Amino acid sequence: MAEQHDPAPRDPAPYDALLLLSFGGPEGPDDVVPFLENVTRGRGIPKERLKEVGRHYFLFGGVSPINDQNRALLDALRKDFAGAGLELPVYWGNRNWAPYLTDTLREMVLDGRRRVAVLATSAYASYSGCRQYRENLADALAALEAEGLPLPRVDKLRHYFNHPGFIVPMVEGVLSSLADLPEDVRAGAHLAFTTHSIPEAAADSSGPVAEHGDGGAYVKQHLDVARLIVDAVREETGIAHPWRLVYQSRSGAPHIPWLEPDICDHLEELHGDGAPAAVMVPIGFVSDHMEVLYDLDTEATAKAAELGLPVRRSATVGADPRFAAAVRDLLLERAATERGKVVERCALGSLGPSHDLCPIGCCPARSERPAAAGADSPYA
Ligand SMILES: CC1=C(CCC(=O)O)c2cc3nc(cc4[nH]c(cc5[nH]c(cc1n2)c(C)c5CCC(=O)O)c(CCC(=O)O)c4C)C(CCC(=O)O)=C3C
Ligand SMILES: [Fe+2]
Repeated sequence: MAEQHDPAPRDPAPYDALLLLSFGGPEGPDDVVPFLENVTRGRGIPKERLKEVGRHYFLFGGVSPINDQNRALLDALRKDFAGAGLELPVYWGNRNWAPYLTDTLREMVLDGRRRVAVLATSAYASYSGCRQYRENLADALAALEAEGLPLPRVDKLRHYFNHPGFIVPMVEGVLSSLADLPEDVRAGAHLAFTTHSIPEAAADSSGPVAEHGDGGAYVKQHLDVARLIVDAVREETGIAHPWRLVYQSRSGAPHIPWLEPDICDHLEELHGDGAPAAVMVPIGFVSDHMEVLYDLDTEATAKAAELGLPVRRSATVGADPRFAAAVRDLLLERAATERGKVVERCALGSLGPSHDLCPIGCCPARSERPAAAGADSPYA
């Protein structure tokens, strides 16, 4: 699919590597507490919430599925690149668990890589989904600098929430979840699009303020994705399913407002309103990691069972080959742009392709810290 939109030659220059940058997760029971400490350092998360989230991981043997999912995505990317005749090494580093970003970036520099394209496993704007990853890149560069190593230039590939390689596999997932519902409730099923709740203040200031103004980019981008999926499903089935964007995985102190409603409250409301069934569509996530496995497949699914509401949860893109091809498309697009070429930028929906370089003030942090790969980067 991506190929049709990619008029650029298969030339990755100036890039000499791709870095898959992800969240990381524990790989056994002993990792859980130190992992949670890494994630929440300085973030003001209540102790009770941490205990609760720790319990989610222990329910699954202390293993987050996210690392294996990233290994599968790495394989898919390497296969895709090889199939397209694109010779570019692919590395993997995480924010919160091994392989740590700083270690990977050091390895890359020692391998001679100097110009790195970065794909974050987060498709949307927001502090947590974008700037925080850029802060981690700056921290990693600072660490290498302190070691006297040459610094690579790192460019973060643009947000891909509206790239067909992200949307089309999710449309397919929704269609198969609908098909999996009992026939008598299928046509009336609601689509509950879910994403990570974030503080309202973070949502309001997400994305380039000049472009999005009040409300911010985070919610707008998700609404656009939901509409694209609803429209594509209608085209396929002839049914305009009722839908709503809802939230999950709320954290933080209770007195601070976060995006609502929560998926569980939403299911209750749907049931109260007489909805016959629902499909939960986790558009906010790139793979079936712990938020999907616990908050949707465990907690929300139990809630629906208690209500007697038939539900299904549709697939995330994971290591879908079309997503891997989309990453290649984004990389070649950015490479051509860096070479001074004008290229077609593939994007569906009403928002258009996202920016390459986050402008100053994009997705501001509570306390200012250096962030790489944006207009405010202290690095080249
Ligand atoms: C927007 C967003 C994404 C999507 C973008 C992206 O993918 O990056 C995301 C992804 C993820 N979040 C994850 C795990 C956690 N997130 C936490 C905490 C928080 N997330 C937040 C936001 C997001 N999070 C926020 C605003 C907090 C509050 C603390 C803070 O302001 O920083 C906590 C602490 C405990 C808790 O409070 O829940 C944990 C353990 C995992 C790994 C799952 C696995 O192991 O499989 C993944 C992929
Ligand atoms: Fe999170």
